[in-house]
Amino acid sequence: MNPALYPAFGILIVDDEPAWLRSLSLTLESAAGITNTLACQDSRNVLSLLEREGIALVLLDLTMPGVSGEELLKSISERHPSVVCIVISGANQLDTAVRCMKLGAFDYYIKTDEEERIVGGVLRAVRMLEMRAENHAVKSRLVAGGPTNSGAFSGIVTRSRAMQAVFAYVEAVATSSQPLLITGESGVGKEGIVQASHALSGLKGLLKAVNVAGLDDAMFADTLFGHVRGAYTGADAPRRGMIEEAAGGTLFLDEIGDLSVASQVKLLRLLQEGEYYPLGSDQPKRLRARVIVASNRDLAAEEAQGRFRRDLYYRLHTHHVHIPPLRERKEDIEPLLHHFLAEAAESMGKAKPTPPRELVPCLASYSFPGNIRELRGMVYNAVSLHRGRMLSMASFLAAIGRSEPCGTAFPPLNPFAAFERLPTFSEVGGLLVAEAMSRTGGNQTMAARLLGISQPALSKRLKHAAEEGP
Ligand SMILES: Nc1ncnc2c1ncn2[C@@H]1O[C@H](COP(=O)(O)OP(=O)(O)OP(=O)(O)O)[C@@H](O)[C@H]1O
Repeated sequence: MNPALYPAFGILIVDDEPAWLRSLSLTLESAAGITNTLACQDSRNVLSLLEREGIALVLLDLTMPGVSGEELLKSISERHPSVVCIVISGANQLDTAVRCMKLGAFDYYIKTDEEERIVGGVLRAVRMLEMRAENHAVKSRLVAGGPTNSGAFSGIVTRSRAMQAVFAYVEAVATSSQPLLITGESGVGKEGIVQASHALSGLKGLLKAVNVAGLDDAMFADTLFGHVRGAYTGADAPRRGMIEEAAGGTLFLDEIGDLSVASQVKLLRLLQEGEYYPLGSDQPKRLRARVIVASNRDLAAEEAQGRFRRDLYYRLHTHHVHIPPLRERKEDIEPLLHHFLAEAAESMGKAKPTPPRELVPCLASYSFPGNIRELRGMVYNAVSLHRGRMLSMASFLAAIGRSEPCGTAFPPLNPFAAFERLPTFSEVGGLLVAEAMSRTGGNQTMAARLLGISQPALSKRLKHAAEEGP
C-alpha cells in the first residue's frame, strides 16, 4: 500500500464522459481527501481492471456505450462479490434505481445531486470497507495468537496472554483511518500502546500528544485548531494547532473522559467531517492525522450518566482496546520487577539487586490500584534505599501496608498442636497447594515458588488432585 494514497484500496470511477471523471475525482480529493482513484472511460475494461488493481469500490455510470452499467453491476456481483458498487447516474428514474439496488448496488445517486450527498455516500462505503478489512485482520491475528510485528511492542514488558491479544488487535487496526480508543485504569501502560500503534501505522508524521484534562473549551479549541493572528485579544501571532502539527502522523488525546461537553461536540464534528476551522479563520483545514484517544475512566458509565455524549462515545468505540489492570495479569509482576530493578539500578549507577524469594508472591497478594506506575515507584524507592546485594523487603511491605512478609510468616505455635486427629501429608499438601494458588491468583509459577517446589512438581500435584476429584 502507498501510505500517501487514501483509502488503502482503489476506487474505480467508470464513466464515458471524461469531464465527469475528472470533476468527480477532484471533488473526492478536495472534499474528502480521497486520492486512491482510478478513472475508466471504457466500460469494457472494468472486469479486467478488477482482476488486477486491488479495487474494492466502483462508482458506476449507467448509460455507457460498450457494456452498460446494469450489465456491469450484474457481472461484478457475480464475479467479484466483495467489490462494492455505487451507481452515479444521469437518470432520475425510480424503477432504474430499484433495479440497481436489486442487482446489488450499495447506493444510487443522480449526477445532479448535491456534491455533499455523493461524497457522503462514497465516504460511508469507504468506512464500511475499511471496517470489513479491519475485522478480517483482527480475526486472523487473533487466530494466529499474537501480533506478527512484535518489535513494535518490545518496550512493553509482559507475559500475559491478554496483553498479546491487545497487541494483535492494535496491530490489526493500526493502519485504519478510524480513531482508536484505549481504556484502562491509571498506570496500566496506555502510552506504550499509543507509541506502538503509531509505529505500526507506517505514518511518517509525528506523534503529538495533548492531555485534554483541565483544558477549558476555548483552550481545547485553540490547542487543537490553532488560530490566525488577531483571532482574539492577545492573539498577536498565528498559532498552528496540534492537528496541523500531527499532520501525516498521529494525534493522541489523553484523558478524553475529562473533556467538557462543549469540547466533546467539537471533537465529534472534527471526526465526522474530517475538517476544522482555526480560530478566526473561515478557511477550513483537513484533519490529516490519525486520532488516538485514551481514558482511565469507564466511558460506558460516563455515557450512561450523561457526562459523555452518546454520539461521540459510539464514534470513538469503532476501534476499542482495553488494557487489563496489573491485578488481572499477575504473571507480569515478576518480569516487570526485574525490568524496573535493572532500569532503576542503571539510572542510579548501582548494581542490579537480587530480590528476595518471597517478594514476588508478596506483591502478587496486593491489588495495585496504581498499577504498573505504582510498582515502578516501589521498585525505584527500594533501589534508592538499597545497600548491599539482596534487596530489602521493608520498603515494599510498607508500600503495600503489610507488617511482615506474606507467605513466609509462621504462627509462633505449631498450628497442628490443637488438632485431635493429625491430617495426613496428602491432606495438608492439598490444602497448602489450594492456599498458594489462591494467594497468587492461580499463577502456578508463583505458587510453586511460595511452596518451595518446582512448577512441574506443582502442576503434577494439581493434575493428580483434579483426577481424584473433591
Ligand atoms: N508493560 C510495561 N512495561 C514496561 N513499562 C511499563 C509497562 N506498562 C507501563 N509501564 C510504565 O509504567 C508507567 C505508567 O504507564 P503509562 O503512563 O503508560 O500509564 P497510563 O495507562 O497512560 O496512565 P494514565 O491513565 O494515568 O495516564 C510508565 O512509566 C510506563 O513506562
